Formats: sequence, structure tokens, C-alpha cells
Amino acid sequence: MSPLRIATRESPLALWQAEHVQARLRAAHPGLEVSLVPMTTTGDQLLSGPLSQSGGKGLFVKELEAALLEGRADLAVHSMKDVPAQQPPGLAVVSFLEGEDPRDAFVSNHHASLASLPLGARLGTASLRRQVQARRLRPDLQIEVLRGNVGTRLRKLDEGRHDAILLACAGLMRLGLEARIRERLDPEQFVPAIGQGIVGIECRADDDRTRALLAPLHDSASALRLAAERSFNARLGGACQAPIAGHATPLADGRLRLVGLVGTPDGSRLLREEIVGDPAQASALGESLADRLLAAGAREILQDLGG
Ligand SMILES: NCc1[nH]cc(CCC(=O)O)c1CC(=O)O
Repeated sequence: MSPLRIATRESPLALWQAEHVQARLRAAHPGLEVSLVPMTTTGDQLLSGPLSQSGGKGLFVKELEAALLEGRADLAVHSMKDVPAQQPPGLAVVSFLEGEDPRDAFVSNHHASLASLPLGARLGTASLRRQVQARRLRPDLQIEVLRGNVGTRLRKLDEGRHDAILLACAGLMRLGLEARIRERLDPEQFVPAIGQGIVGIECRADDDRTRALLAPLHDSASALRLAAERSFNARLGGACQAPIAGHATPLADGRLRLVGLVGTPDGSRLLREEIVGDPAQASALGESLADRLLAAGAREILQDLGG
């Protein structure tokens, strides 16, 4: 059997995720050779270069997808949060691993929570989704742009450039940095990003061998969550410049609940809706929620942004 090649970004978090998938594949298929093909993406280069006004999520996955399409790798491991709503022709995201904590993390060396930050404190985050939700809870804060890999962001916090920063719990936990989390933000008040905390695996849609090898890694609860959240995002128009959040959770009675948020980039308008329904119709649920938000004003917001 030829070795299975995993395309991955070179950031510590991406490497952790790729090595995790490598270990899972080896465990599921003893004797299978699994290798890593690390590569730098345009998104990674921009992290250290000039600030691009959100060049689109696709920047972190495009090079990995090119490697798949050109046959230089067989699968790509992604944080689903960074994966756009639609894949290029010929590729498919076929497996989702079991989800890690989907919540956002409040990280600070001197303060215990977002609510207890002193008046006018400096909060670092680059994500529009986090900016607008933080501003709504704490309009007094000075929200500052913070970019880079998880390690870079923590270093900037430790250097005193910010009083606190916001990151995903999942990334910190994977990197063994869980102790840095001071507060896990309530997903009702602070809606997580679509796919946050879930690792997904993409391959060529017609590559039956890779798909069969990946099957034992697939988690159906994550797949449900993603189906609802990603169809919500796709219906809203995918990679636009508006802050968007979406988070699905299974209810005790077996139904699926989906919360969605769309706003203007400056947070002056923030629309939130929720829906509960049959998990077997997860994609339709996401689309219905998007339609509700579009009717409630998201259409104007997205049109104004040219989305
Ligand atoms: N945008 C970078 C990114 N992509 C995925 C994660 C965290 C891990 C995950 O959501 O699965 C992070 C870091 C962060 O937001 O703190």
C-alpha cells in the first residue's frame, strides 16, 4: 500500500492537528504508512506581513487544496473554522473529528473575566466576530487588532501590549495551554465561530481509498453540528466581510438547536436568531435560520457590504 500523505500548515496548532490525525490513522490501520507534507499558506505569510482587511478565510486552505488537486498529498487537515462554505470542484470535506470545546476563551494575566476588566481596558482580537460581541458586552473597552499564531498572540499579551485577549478554547487545549484560560465565554452571550473546535479532513472527492481509510475517524455529532452551521453560513453568502457567528448544540430531547448572529463590521447593528428542529434536517435548519436573519435585516447589511 502506498503511504497516505497529509498536507498541513506549519503553525504549531496545525501541526498538532495533522499529527493527531496521523496517529489516529495509524491506530485505526496498523501498518499503514502516514506522512506529513508541511506547507506555508498565503494566510500564514500575511500573518507576519502587512495587515490585510480579512482577505478571506480561504487563504489558509488554498495551498493545501492545490496540493490535493495536483496529487502532491492525499488529505488535508483543517480547523473547520478556517474552511470556507464551499470547496473547489473535485474536493470534499469528508470526515470531522470529535469536537473540542467550541467556546471562546478570555485570556489575561491580571484579570479573571471579561466582565471584571477595568473600564477602558485594552482587549486584543483580530476577529470581527469577537470584536462586535465584545463591544456589545463591554462598550467601554479599547478593542485592538491582534494577529498571528496562538503563540504570537500570547507573547503580545505577556509583553503587556494588551490587558486581555480572546482566543478559541480548543486551540489552547490542543497546545497544552489550557491553564491560560481564565474564563470560558458563555456561548449564549458570545456565539462561537462556525466550526470552532472541530477538525475536518478534506480529500479528493473521487479518492475512494482515502475516504475508506478516514471512515473510522468520523464523528457523527460533529458532522451534524457542521451541517447546520455550514449551511447557515453558505446561505448567508459565505466569505463576506460581515461578522457572522453560528453555533449548533444537541438538546436533551434529541432535537438540534442553532443560534446565529450577523452584524455590521462596526457592530452598530447585531442581529441574533435561533431555531430548534430535527437533526435529520440539519442543513435545512441552517438555511431556515439564515432566511430568518436575512428577512430581519441581514439582507441589507450584506448588500451594503457588497456581499
Ligand atoms: N483563526 C485561527 C484559528 N483557527 C482555529 C483556531 C482554534 C481551533 C479551532 O477552532 O478548532 C484558531 C485559533 C484561535 O481562534 O484562537
